[in-house]
Amino acid sequence: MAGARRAPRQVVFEARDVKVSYGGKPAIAGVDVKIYGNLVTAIIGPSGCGKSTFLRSLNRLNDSVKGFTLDGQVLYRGHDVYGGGVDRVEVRRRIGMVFQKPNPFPKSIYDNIAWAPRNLGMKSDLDERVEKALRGAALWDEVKDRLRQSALGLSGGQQQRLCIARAIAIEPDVLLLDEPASALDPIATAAIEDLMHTLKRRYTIVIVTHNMQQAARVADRTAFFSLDVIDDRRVGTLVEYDDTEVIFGRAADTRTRDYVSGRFG
Ligand SMILES: Nc1ncnc2c1ncn2[C@@H]1O[C@H](COP(=O)(O)OP(=O)(O)OP(=O)(O)O)[C@@H](O)[C@H]1O
Repeated sequence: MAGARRAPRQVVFEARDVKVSYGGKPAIAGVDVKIYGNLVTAIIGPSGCGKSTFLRSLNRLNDSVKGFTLDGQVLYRGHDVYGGGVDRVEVRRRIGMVFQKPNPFPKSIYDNIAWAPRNLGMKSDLDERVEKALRGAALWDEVKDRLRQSALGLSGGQQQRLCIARAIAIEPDVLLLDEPASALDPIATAAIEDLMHTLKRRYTIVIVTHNMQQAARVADRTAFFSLDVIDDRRVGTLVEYDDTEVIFGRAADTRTRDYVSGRFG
């Protein structure tokens, strides 16, 4: 089981009675959760229970979705992420995101990593910044001799580590990972999982995964979401949230036990 407990834990995110709807239809409701610093927190649950919806609400990535509304509060280090006057660019700078499908820009490896720092005016020592990010994503040794070649020539696993390097190049505080290894083969998946163990020393990581073994391998804390029927609608709710070893070994809720043992979902 991953990682030892650290005390005292820093609360990085606090969701308070969060409800997210699309076009007036609730996708998740009543979500109360605290996410702690320098841990890996996994979000698991059956398809459609709102894992990605919740993840994307942490850095306002749903804002551009037509009909999206959020009730309740999402606090990031005590600040209301949806409060008036919040700079969305700053939110995204501090809270980076990596998606399921590797999505490098059609540019060189170097320019992929340098893109966000350049845009944010972090132009000094760019070569060092690029190298540091690639080292941080355990990719440097594989690409150091071809930095000027297209990132599209990398393997899928390398592309995903490039996307992680791109995210950490601007030194965020948090990394949100939405099924980061589901499109990768087992070896590339293992590389990403190893990387998470290293990255959590520096970053707070929240990962959505369908793969329960993966959650058990990488996460310190695990949140299990499921679908509840509320007012005749199926809505995602947080069933149980605890240390990963509790969720997978001695969960309190029958629904959690059934899901992690493969009897449901
Ligand atoms: N952009 C959107 N517009 C409208 N409805 C959406 C949108 N995104 C998600 N939903 C709805 O919200 C609910 C939760 O979806 P979400 O993708 O968050 O679940 P998930 O648990 O991540 O699913 P999966 O495991 O299949 O990826 C679903 O009913 C989905 O149809």
